[in-house]
Parts: sequence; C-alpha cells; structure tokens
Amino acid sequence: MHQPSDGSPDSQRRLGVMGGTFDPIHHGHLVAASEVADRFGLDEVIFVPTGQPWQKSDRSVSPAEDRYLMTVIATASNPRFSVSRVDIDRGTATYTVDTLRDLRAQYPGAQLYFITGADAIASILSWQDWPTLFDLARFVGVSRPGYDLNVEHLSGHLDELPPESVSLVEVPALAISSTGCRERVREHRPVWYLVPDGVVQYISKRNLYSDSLPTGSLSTERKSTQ
Ligand SMILES: Nc1ncnc2c1ncn2[C@@H]1O[C@H](COP(=O)(O)OP(=O)(O)OP(=O)(O)O)[C@@H](O)[C@H]1O
Ligand SMILES: O=C(O)c1ccc[n+]([C@@H]2O[C@H](COP(=O)([O-])O)[C@@H](O)[C@H]2O)c1
Repeated sequence: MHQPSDGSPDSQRRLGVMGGTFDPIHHGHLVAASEVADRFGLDEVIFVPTGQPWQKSDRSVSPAEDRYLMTVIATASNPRFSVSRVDIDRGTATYTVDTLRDLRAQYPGAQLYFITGADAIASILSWQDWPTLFDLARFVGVSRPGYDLNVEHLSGHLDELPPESVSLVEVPALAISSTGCRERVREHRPVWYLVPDGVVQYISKRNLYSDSLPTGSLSTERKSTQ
C-alpha cells in the first residue's frame, strides 16, 4: 500500500490521474495536469502511461519502457507529479476501469480525479465497462484546440451518474499532439519547447520516431541561437 510522504491519510487526499499513451509526453499533457491540480486542490497527479492502448492498435506505439521513462523525465521536477506503472505492468489491454481499481487499492479512500482531454472524454462511451468508471473516480474533461469540450454524448446518462461525476475545465490552449511531435522528428524538424528538454534528448538518444535519424542529428540538437 502507498505511504504518502506528507503523512496525511489517503482518505483525505485528492489524487489526479492523468492517463495517456505519452508517445511522447508533451507540454499539452503537463499543462492540463497542472491546471486541474490547481482548480481542484489536488495533492498529487499520477501520470499513468498505457500498457497496451487497445484503441490505438491500428498504429505502432513505442515500447512501454520508453514511454514510461519519458514520462518520468518530464514530471521529475514537479514534487506533486508522479508516474505509475500499473497499466504497463498489467501486461494486458489497458482499460481505465482496471487503472482506477488498481489505484484505489493502492490509495484506499482517496478521491480520484481522472483527467482527460476533450477528444478522450468524447469517446468515453466506447470505453470498457464505462458506467462503472464514474463510481471509481470523478472525471475532468479539459479543453484542447481542435475539439469541442462538452458532455452532450452523456446527456442521456447524466441522471444515472453520481453527482459531480464530470467537470469541464478550460485550460490554456496548446495545439500540441504526440502525433505532431512524432511527425516533426520524422521530418527532422524541431520539437524543442513542445516537449520538455529531457524528452527531446531522450528521443534523440533512443532514436525514436525515425529509423534513419542518427543520434544527435539536427532535429533534436539545440541550435546555438536558441
Ligand atoms: N494539447 C492537449 N491539450 C489538452 N489535453 C491533451 C492535449 N494533448 C493530449 N491531451 C489529453 O491527454 C491525454 C493523453 O493523450 P495522448 O497521450 O493520447 O496524447 P495525444 O497528443 O492525443 O497523442 P496522439 O496524437 O498520439 O493520439 C488524453 O486525454 C488527451 O485528450
Ligand atoms: O478503458 C478504455 O476502454 C479506454 C479506451 C481508450 C482510452 N482509454 C484511456 O484514456 C487515456 C488516454 O488514452 P489515449 O489512447 O488517448 O492515449 C488512457 O489512460 C487510456 O487508457 C481507456
């Protein structure tokens, strides 16, 4: 069982859960987590990289250990951010219902806030065992450029859900996606300032997103003028 570092019992804690494939993690993810932590007075935000994101099975996803390490690097400087391996270590298709059950077992009594972008919350009715999700956590949908933030798709169900099941929060707009970052690396364009510096360096070191990109090539090498 997890022991909080500040000695407070888990039952009094509000924990954010930021699930994602994080291939790679970028500043859109970090700003969303930071804003929701501030709005809801969260004690901590736990980033949970997916193990096997079944709704992305039509594309190739980087090894889980690379995505996990990039998430650790990106969150290391924030004492209120941490990273969980629950989805990676489960070794089966990643369902949020399992993520939340595992975290509730690890942090008994804590109130969980699952943070999702507008695109993800719009697809929540396609998630495994979705009605159960709202018994396990509150859901916070955050704005994301290019997507409408609403719960119209849930309108037929809202009466059946526990109170305060879903909140919508406007966060500073960052038009960044992992897809865009991967494309940039592939095209030898910079990803500096879209992802944390350590993540740029990790992508270069591990040669992610480009078979032909030699370590230290121009797309990830910071120019002397920057
Ligand atoms: N720029 C952003 N602003 C707000 N939320 C975001 C942003 N980017 C991603 N999110 C949210 O973060 C969570 C994890 O996203 P994910 O790791 O799939 O990143 P992504 O950029 O959407 O990746 P990809 O482009 O590969 O699909 C999702 O809930 C997603 O909606
Ligand atoms: O539970 C599901 O069936 C489910 C389906 C799709 C996505 N999710 C979760 O939504 C979060 C964002 O997923 P993704 O694929 O957009 O990176 C991540 O925590 C996923 O595990 C969950």
